[in-house]
Amino acid sequence: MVEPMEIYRIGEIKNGVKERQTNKDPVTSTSDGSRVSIIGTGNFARALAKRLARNGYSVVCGSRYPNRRNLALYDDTLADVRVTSVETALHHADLVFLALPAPATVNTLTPFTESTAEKVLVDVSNPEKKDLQKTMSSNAEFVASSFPKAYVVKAFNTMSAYAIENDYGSGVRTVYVAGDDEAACSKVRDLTSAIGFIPVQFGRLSKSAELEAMQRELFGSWTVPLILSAVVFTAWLAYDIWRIHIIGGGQWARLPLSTMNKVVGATAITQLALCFLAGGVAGIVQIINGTKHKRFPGWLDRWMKMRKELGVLSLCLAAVHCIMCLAHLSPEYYPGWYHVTRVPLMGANGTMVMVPVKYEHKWEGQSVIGMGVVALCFMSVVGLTSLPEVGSHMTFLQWRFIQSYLGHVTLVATAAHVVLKIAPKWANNGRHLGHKLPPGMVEPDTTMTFFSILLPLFTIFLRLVLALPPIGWYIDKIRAGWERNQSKDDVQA
Ligand SMILES: NC(=O)C1=CN([C@@H]2O[C@H](COP(=O)(O)OP(=O)(O)OC[C@H]3O[C@@H](n4cnc5c(N)ncnc54)[C@H](OP(=O)(O)O)[C@@H]3O)[C@@H](O)[C@H]2O)C=CC1
Ligand SMILES: [Fe+3]
Repeated sequence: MVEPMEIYRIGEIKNGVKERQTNKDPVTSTSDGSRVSIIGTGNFARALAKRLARNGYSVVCGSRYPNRRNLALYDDTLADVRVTSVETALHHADLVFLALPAPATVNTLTPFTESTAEKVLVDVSNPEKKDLQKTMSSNAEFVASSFPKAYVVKAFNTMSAYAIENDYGSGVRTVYVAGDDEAACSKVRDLTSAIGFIPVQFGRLSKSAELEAMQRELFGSWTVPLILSAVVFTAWLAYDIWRIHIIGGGQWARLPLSTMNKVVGATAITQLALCFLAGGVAGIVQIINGTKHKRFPGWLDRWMKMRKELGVLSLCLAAVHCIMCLAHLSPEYYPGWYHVTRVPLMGANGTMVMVPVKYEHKWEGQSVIGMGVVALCFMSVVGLTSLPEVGSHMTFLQWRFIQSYLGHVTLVATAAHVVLKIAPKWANNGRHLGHKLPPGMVEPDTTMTFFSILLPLFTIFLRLVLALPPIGWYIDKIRAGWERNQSKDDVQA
């Protein structure tokens, strides 16, 4: 943390008192690390200026129209921040943030190219693709090529102005830094830590393209899992509408809750199975390769990397399924789950009649609901620990135990919840349709619920095969570093 220092003011009236004006020359260049300049006076510039000022930095904002900008109007903290011309701001500090729209960055600085020499220019921009120069993959590289005497660093672009202004110890605190000059990057990293964020060196300036691209994708790593969810959901919905409402003549009034609830549940379990199937497929690939030191094919690599998103989406869908179930849990919708109890009621002619009512759950209902609750609890623990904010507080052993072992238990519990739901129907074998099939004949189960359980059951089977000896021993050996095609020379070496 930088020591609080004497603050320069420009003589605004604050709390009715004219502030002291500095007699120091504001245009004198300095290597003082507590001076920072920001070019721009917009949302980002104001948020960063506020944070820097709160931490005792002497901040100057460079504007095209310094006389028309009064930052104190936005926030009292900004009363300590002077607005000057761009050139004056460039002279104020060695560390200069470029909080300008990407297309305006180079044009704004070009008239003052000489003043950028030896300065650390921090590009925070998030350009649209159309704003990028044809020959450049990032705005930061364009700035670096335009001002070769400056040290250009890419940083802070993955943080919102809101987070910079309002973060008091929670939320996204990581600031990625990319640049070619280590001393310049180190300066930016030091300042980042001093104002309460966690700097992470992302690589050289060429990695700016990745940092900028991150901000162009609305959902980032969630895009493919979200599309997959939508596709799976649509497929199950189309199948159930066709089977229940179009072919089966089911009531359309039951579509929004009853049918939709089953579809949401089926999508949740499919996503969960896809999440754990990736590890099983990776195991098979490692057995085929005979080593763990070979890169997975691209599709499997991407699949493995989206497991967290698949799991969290599955958890969200499972929670929705649970709420929908509770919303219409009644003998009308789940007749097979309730005992028939006869209760006496006074008839119209004054005589008592025994009326059959259903209000107590049979074991079928109890076990399906109970197992569903267990599965949802486990899934919540696995889903929550997959979030970096939670997982980073755990040891690797704890994290692996929950993600891998408890994760698989969750899949088994979820599958058991579904099997318990459909098993009584199999046991009845046709009786639910009002007829008994001849011995040996099995009523084919064509429900979506039945089809949705096949992938989870296959995933569990695959994981069991890969875990049990001798295949389990073989995989453990590979994962411990053993290689099938290791030559004797390699071993000796
Ligand atoms: N807002 C955010 O949450 C984040 C923004 N960023 C990046 O920070 C940069 C600034 O964003 P933000 O502060 O939101 O933008 P604003 O539009 O709010 O502010 C941009 C500032 O740049 C100055 N400027 C100089 N030349 C021009 C020009 N030709 N057109 C418009 N403005 C110009 C203006 O100051 P003046 O008029 O005083 O000269 C203006 O206030 C952008 O590159 C953005 O991608 C990055 C992460 C988060
Ligand atoms: Fe269910």
